[in-house]
Amino acid sequence: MTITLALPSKGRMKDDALAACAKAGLAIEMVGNERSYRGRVVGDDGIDVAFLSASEIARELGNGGVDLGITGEDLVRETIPDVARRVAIGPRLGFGHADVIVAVPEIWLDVETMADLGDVAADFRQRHNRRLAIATKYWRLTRDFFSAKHGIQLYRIVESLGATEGAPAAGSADIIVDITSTGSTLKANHLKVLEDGVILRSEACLVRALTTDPTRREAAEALAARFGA
Ligand SMILES: Nc1ncnc2c1ncn2[C@@H]1O[C@H](COP(=O)(O)OP(=O)(O)OP(=O)(O)O)[C@@H](O)[C@H]1O
Ligand SMILES: O=P(O)(O)OC[C@H]1O[C@H](OP(=O)(O)OP(=O)(O)O)[C@H](O)[C@@H]1O
Repeated sequence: MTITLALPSKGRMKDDALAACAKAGLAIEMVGNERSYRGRVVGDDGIDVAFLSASEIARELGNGGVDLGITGEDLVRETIPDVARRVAIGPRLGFGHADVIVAVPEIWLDVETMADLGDVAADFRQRHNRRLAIATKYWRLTRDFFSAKHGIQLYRIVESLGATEGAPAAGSADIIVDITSTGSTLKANHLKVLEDGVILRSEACLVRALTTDPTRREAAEALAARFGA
């Protein structure tokens, strides 16, 4: 039996993920040429390495297509329904830090908290004859935060797959839920984070798919332990 470890194939997490593996004592090498998306762990035939995008890693962990993966906690929580039953998240790996936040236009001077935003959402239909529109690619995190955590039901999600911070100025949404690290994109777009508007403080994590197969589970737990799980 082999287990599969998924690592980011590109993007901001790739090099740090390989460094985290090296720190865990795993030397990863490509199988075939540099453009191949398969790898192996030197000296350990029980582990296959699959190079996927960070978001694909989250999806594959959710459907059991890979046993372990390194990816952002935000992608894992957004992509996988009933996440606690499907995967074990952690340890946190100390890179890929980003916060998923609720931001509103700076000129909304009387809106500083989620409670203020709830009041705005409630009044919105009467004032503007439509629901408050939230631009985001984080549908699940937004619904959980607004509806379940803050009891705000009167809103509409507008799917945004890029340049989300531009949506309020462009008129396609009123507010946003997106990721921020330095805050400079928010600032450039005259948006402010609500005081209690941090939905998730995300970073790269080692994530393990939960399985009922005892042999698989033991092998995956042993590998996770090398990362400090
Ligand atoms: N400044 C940032 N902007 C966006 N994501 C960031 C930032 N800093 C860290 N991250 C994290 O990086 C991850 C996304 O990485 P990346 O964009 O490489 O992956 P991806 O979504 O799979 O890529 P793609 O959209 O190109 O398929 C997320 O977990 C996110 O939290
Ligand atoms: O708080 P900041 O440091 O300004 O970073 C936040 C921005 O960075 C990311 O976009 P990026 O340009 O990396 O592209 P992506 O959305 O395709 O990942 C993210 O979507 C934000 O727009």
